[in-house]
Amino acid sequence: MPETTSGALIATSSLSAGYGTQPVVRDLDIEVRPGEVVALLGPNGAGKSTTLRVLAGDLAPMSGEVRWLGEPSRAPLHRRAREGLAYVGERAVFTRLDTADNLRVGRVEAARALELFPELEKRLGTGAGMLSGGEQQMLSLARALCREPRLLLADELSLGLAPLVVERLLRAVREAADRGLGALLVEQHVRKVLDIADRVYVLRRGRVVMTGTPQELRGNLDAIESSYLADGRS
Ligand SMILES: Nc1ncnc2c1ncn2[C@@H]1O[C@H](COP(=O)(O)OP(=O)(O)OP(=O)(O)O)[C@@H](O)[C@H]1O
Repeated sequence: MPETTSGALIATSSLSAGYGTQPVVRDLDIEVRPGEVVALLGPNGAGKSTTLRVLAGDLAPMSGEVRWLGEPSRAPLHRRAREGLAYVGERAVFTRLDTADNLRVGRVEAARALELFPELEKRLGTGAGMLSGGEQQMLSLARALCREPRLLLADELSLGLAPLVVERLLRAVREAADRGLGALLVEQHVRKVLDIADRVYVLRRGRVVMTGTPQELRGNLDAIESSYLADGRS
């Protein structure tokens, strides 16, 4: 598998990005290596989704560089997707198709998806729009993981879901990482994601303000969580 000299699947150096002329993220140096789960935390408006979009190739950098599989890259999302990047946004399912057809369209065998999430078996014939939020996210994650990507970028997988479902989704990501996947997760469930993450970046007002392992950051958990209540832009 091609990787950067540092072993990263994806890495940024001095990356700035945003909309119009103003960067909303600045001077980002972040990376994700095979086999690791990395959490990207921070308050609303801190620039987490923007960061994922640039890494995915969905938004061009304003300055700095994204290295994907060892090479500087400006490839768009569809090309990175062909090369093993999976990007899961909020409720990424086709609501008018049933669960089985969502898998078919994603070119995923139902049997493989059911190995990952047996909960979906009784829902194969159900329209994805009728699934619970948790089932929809199991479906999106199954579509992403069953294609065996090298890198998963997931934006708020667990938004609005019950704690047990959140744990279920995060455990599936952890198990895939134990088999070699690199994952970057934007998560509001700070404590739950720290239970499965290898490393963490905390963004505030578009910059990385804290980084380390979950063990290193545990002492700052209250500060991280209370920063979520503050306006990240002000
Ligand atoms: N398409 C867009 N056009 C213009 N500004 C945008 C766009 N998307 C996001 N922004 C702005 O960029 C800033 C960062 O937003 P972003 O969504 O990256 O933050 P976030 O940390 O993911 O926050 P949230 O948790 O609220 O999604 C915000 O000020 C937001 O209003």
